[in-house]
Amino acid sequence: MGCGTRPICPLQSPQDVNGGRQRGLRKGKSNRRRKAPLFCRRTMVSPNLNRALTNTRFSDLNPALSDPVLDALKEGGFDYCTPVQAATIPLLCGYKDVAVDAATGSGETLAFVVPLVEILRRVSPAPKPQQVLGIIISPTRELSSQIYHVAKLFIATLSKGGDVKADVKKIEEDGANLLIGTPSRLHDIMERVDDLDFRNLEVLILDEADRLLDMGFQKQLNAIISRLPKLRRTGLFSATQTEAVQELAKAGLRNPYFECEADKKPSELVDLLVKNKSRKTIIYFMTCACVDYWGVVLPQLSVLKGLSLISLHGKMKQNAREKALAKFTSLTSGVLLCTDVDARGLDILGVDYIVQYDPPQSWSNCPSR
Ligand SMILES: Nc1ncnc2c1ncn2[C@@H]1O[C@H](COP(=O)(O)OP(=O)(O)OP(=O)(O)O)[C@@H](O)[C@H]1O
Repeated sequence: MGCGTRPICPLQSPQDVNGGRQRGLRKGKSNRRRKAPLFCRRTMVSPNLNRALTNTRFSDLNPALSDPVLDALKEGGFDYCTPVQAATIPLLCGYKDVAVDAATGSGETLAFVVPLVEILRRVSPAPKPQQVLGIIISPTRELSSQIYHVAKLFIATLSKGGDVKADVKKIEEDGANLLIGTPSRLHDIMERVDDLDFRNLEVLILDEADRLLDMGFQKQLNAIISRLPKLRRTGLFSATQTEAVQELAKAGLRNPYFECEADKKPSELVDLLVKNKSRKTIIYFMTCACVDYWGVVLPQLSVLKGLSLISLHGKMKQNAREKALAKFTSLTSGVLLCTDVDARGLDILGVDYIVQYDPPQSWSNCPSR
């Protein structure tokens, strides 16, 4: 939404890219001592920050970008990635969350627009009009307009916003798969348009997160984030790393690890389930015996009364497995206890949390989402 104009054009010099500052992906908690990790979700890396453009072409990126996206990039005059783009695009396309130290001018807009467009293109079946799959939140209307103009290179059907009444009317009539705007406008729209469906949201982008907070949008951001599914990708871009940004990162990004002493794992798991009774959770265990054990123990806990618990593992008969999976899929909240079925890659709609109670038995069984 928005209606500013800032044509996208190729960079002229290194200064144009970094605006005199270095920027890159912020390191996460990777140096923290890990005790007994329950979750494994976010990846952070540091790109090479020395040059304006890397020698990585958009067509070299892995996972590969689709031809229409590459064509649009070429048409816009974009061949080589900036460091931020080279580091961020593969991560977001590969189902990872990112937190990016991003000063003005390093090409962050394409760094999140390209993966967002890629991800939206892959959604199958095609989304219904009211299904919102992507949200980009930026601090000002002007910035939202700039992002709109970049995104327009890739999405011909993207339409501009106007005043809030007109936006609401248009969204009610036509729907919206991607929303770009300020926190206030987005929050307003979420409140006013009842039909919008955020359950399948794939990507949330928080652009200029430090400014979002400086400008006092914390409350609206929290309200927006609380309505979005947990199982999504989040990109958080910020020029400075304040404590408030770290807090937002904690709330907005999926925690890579939850640490606890090994002997506290069972009680922490129960605690997590108690706190998230209304959510849909998959918990992966190492062995069928573990699944059976927890499948007997959890239903006996009065604090979990009413929670639907479903077990699924390789020693169950095929028919029983299919029934278990179908039942969990149909639930709006509940817990699936399972082993490495489908290489921990079960793709079930509406899942809020994936808990890796035990680590996967091989690296290839580490789920991408
Ligand atoms: N890979 C690239 N190759 C050539 N030019 C690029 C590339 N990526 C971005 N640019 C250009 O660099 C300029 C800055 O990019 P962009 O606006 O994405 O940066 P930004 O970090 O979002 O800046 P701002 O915070 O001001 O919006 C734009 O003119 C854009 O067209």
